[in-house]
Amino acid sequence: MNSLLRDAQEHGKRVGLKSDKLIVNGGKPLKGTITVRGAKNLVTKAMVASLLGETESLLRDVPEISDVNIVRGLLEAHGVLVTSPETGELLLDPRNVESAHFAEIDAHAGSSRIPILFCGPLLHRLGEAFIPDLGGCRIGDRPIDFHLDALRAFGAVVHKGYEGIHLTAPSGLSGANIELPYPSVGATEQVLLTAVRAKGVTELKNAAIEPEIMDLIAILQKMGAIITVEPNRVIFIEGVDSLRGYTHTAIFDRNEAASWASAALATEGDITVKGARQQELMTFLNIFRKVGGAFDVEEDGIRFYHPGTPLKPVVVETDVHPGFMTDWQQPLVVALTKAEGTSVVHETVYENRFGFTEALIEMGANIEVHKQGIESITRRVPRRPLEQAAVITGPTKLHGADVHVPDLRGGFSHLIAALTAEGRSTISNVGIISRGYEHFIDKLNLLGADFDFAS
Ligand SMILES: CC(=O)N[C@H]1[C@@H](OP(=O)(O)OP(=O)(O)OC[C@H]2O[C@@H](n3ccc(=O)[nH]c3=O)[C@H](O)[C@@H]2O)O[C@H](CO)[C@@H](O)[C@@H]1O
Ligand SMILES: C=C(OP(=O)(O)O)C(=O)O
Repeated sequence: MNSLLRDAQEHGKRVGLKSDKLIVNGGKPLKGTITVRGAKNLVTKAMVASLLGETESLLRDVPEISDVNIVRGLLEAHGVLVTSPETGELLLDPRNVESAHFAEIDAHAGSSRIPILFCGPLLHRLGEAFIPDLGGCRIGDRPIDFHLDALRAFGAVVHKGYEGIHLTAPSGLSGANIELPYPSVGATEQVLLTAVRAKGVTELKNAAIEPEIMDLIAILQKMGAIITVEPNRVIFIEGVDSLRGYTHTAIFDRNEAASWASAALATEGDITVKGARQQELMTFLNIFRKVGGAFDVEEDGIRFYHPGTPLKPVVVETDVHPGFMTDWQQPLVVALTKAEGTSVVHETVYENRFGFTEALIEMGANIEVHKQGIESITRRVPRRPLEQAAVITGPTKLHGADVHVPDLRGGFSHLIAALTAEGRSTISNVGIISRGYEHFIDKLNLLGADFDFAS
């Protein structure tokens, strides 16, 4: 069995999926109401932040996704006591944190990118940290050079061995002046989680400012940290001697909300996403409207629907916040196959994020991927050497096919494509979707999708 398939099955098993393959009968619009809970891209980091506290932390609105289970396993391997007082809550007690055996950490190797964020908190508490092989979506190289350079700037010593990376801090960690070569989300979080307990002041330039990072800063402030967010992507962190636990309700998952919005559009449906908020989705909502989608912002969610008029093509450049998030483009591309004319999606964040389009092409979509990107005179985001572009010409009718999920967002787009297609599709490797979409099987059922597990 190849490692991708093994990973997908592991993810699915962690959240109790019956099998790793779905049979989908397309053609029915998705209609109904679903709820999104806390963001995968905040909850997993908030769990790591609990390691910094001297008392227990309570996190609310935690989704049942496999990435949460992976981080829970890693925290438990380090002696954190994790319980769930109520559904959707995690109580994290870090009072007996200890070094885990490498074998326990390695059991989580290749499953998620979060282990890299354990470094700062563990170096503060224990003077050492191990990083196993990292996982996460395979959408390019995903180097960790910014993380390691930042940790070295704080005074960490990095030892690279065949089992992974071992870090020590022989003289403790001290505040540093750091400028990121690119506003990386993970590297910004690395600096925050390390600087809050480092001696002295840290200045971080070219920081990422995604809403999930602002929510992490709010958590750290509740714990006793002093963090100032300045204009122009500058963050100052004044190190403190100790931090306490926090009580926090996680920010909603805007990536999941945007995915269901695109599902409504592509299937000519009508989905109300409870828990979705306008403010964190403004950039997405503008593009959704330009494509011809309709939405109503409600008190406790957003209703996304196809208004019955033809969809229009758009040009989109993915970017760091407040730009159009790279995790939003895959489900949107499915909707763009229904638009009348030629759309272009410039992927500027990752170097290989159009792998999912192969399956859409097999289903009849007219998509051309330009591996070196394409020049465009009307762009907003500066051109990056790693970028690619997809040119989508529609409208096309998709037909059923046998497809294999390559990654989280690509997998969700395959599901939507199969739901819009004429006939029957088989989608294998669906376990990966449980990394970031809570109860997606139940939600599809609620929305009236016609599908079943294959044996
Ligand atoms: C768990 C999580 O929160 N994942 C999100 C996070 O990923 P993640 O934090 O891994 O993404 P980054 O923002 O770090 O990556 C952005 C770019 O920086 C590059 N880079 C990053 C670190 C480094 O040390 N060296 C380097 O070159 C990456 O290869 C990529 O080209 O932000 C991405 C961008 O919004 C989202 O798509 C992911 O959903
Ligand atoms: C790329 C993603 O996540 P990760 O960084 O966890 O692989 C994603 O959520 O689309």
